[in-house]
Amino acid sequence: MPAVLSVNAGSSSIKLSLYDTHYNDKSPTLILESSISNLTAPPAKFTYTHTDKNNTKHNISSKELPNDIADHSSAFSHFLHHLSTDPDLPNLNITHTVHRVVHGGNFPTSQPLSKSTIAEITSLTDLAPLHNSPALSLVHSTLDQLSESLNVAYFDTSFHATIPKAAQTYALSPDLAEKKGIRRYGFHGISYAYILRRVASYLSKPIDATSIIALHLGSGASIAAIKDGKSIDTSMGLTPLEGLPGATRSGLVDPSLVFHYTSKASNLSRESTKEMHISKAEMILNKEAGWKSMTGTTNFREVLKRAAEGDETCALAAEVFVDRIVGFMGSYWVKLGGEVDAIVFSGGIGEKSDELRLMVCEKLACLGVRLDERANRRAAENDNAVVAISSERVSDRESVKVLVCRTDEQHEMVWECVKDERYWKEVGGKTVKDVKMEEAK
Ligand SMILES: Nc1ncnc2c1ncn2[C@@H]1O[C@H](COP(=O)(O)OP(=O)(O)O)[C@@H](O)[C@H]1O
Ligand SMILES: CC(=O)OP(=O)(O)O
Ligand SMILES: [Mg+2]
Repeated sequence: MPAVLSVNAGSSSIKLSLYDTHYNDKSPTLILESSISNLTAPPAKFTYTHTDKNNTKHNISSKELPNDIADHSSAFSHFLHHLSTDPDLPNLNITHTVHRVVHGGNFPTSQPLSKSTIAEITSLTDLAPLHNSPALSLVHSTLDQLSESLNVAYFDTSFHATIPKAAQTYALSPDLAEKKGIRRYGFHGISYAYILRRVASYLSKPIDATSIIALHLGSGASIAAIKDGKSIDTSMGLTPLEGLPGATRSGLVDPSLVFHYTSKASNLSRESTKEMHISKAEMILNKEAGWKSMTGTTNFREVLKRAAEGDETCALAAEVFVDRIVGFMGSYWVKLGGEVDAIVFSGGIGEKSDELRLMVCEKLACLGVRLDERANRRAAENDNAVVAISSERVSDRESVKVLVCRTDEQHEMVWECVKDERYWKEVGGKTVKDVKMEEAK
């Protein structure tokens, strides 16, 4: 069976989806989903679930992995072994593997992976220290272990190429910034593309007439202002550190803070490798900050639970998150001139935490935001990709729609791949796959 494998390397997890599909397929069929989480805090957790033609899940397995599976590449090998010995999937032929690569620099669209594109992505590793290196390790594993497959990289950054110059630019020397590629790139773009597509369809509007403020709130959290289908600003910048705090990330701080926090700020961190050079300061702000550093846990559900039980530090961590979120909401509301079709929550926290959505929306009442508290509490029970949680009955002013969208980066990459003639057609007797496989060797 020909299939496309979609690989999403997060900072501490891998999410994988396998689709039965072909060129120009209008509805790729999901065959299975798998995930390996907790990679940075072993034991890692492995899930593997088949999906049938009616979209019903079965053969669900979930287990803890041995402690020696503590990096992306060993976790991926574990998945591939499971897949190759799956009795329900004999004669599987993975024709394409699509990879989420967080930092794509100036790449405007997806790229087939060859020696030169891999080298270019490797050169961006320092700008996404938690992400590009793990993603590249999976690219190399795929080249080794799925050697017949065409590898294509999809970038979080591409969606944000439309951000106007002023919002892209830091107030620094333009010559130096240009030379070193220092500008605001923005991330979570694959997720925002999926959210935009689903929300436009839900609202029955063309994508290029849909304007939303979308919140992707997971271990890494960001917000995007999307005007008429195009990103006009987002909270992450040169790297995924800027903007909102996250599980282990500080988010926006005064740039000189690190020199007061530690005298060793500019030293190279012990985690630096041949491929990645990360300073002590970057390590602290990326890996030893966020709610893990405030509360001891990376799990935001636990932060909220302890806050409800009276833990003041957890309550403060949640309030800091809400404070930064509403700051961006106000800014983006103005940037969109108040023309907002919907506010959309997504990502692990945005999709699953009705408490967080309520805390944020209470602070947005001045914008006309009113939640339907029952719909908000029950959103997770609904299987639809988009669920409305705003009140329909607002008498005093026009209400703003508030939606929850179950984002799916793996699906978005496959959706883009099957439409892209470059990856399926022959030119001069060779497919791009033949050419790239020769080059990648
Ligand atoms: N019910 C919940 N309430 C609050 N937070 C939750 C809940 N379920 C999951 N989360 C949070 O979602 C995060 C994972 O989000 P996700 O978008 O899947 O992460 P990643 O950034 O790793 O892709 C976890 O760190 C956890 O804190
Ligand atoms: C860009 C980013 O932070 O991604 P994730 O949320 O998957 O860690
Ligand atoms: Mg993610």
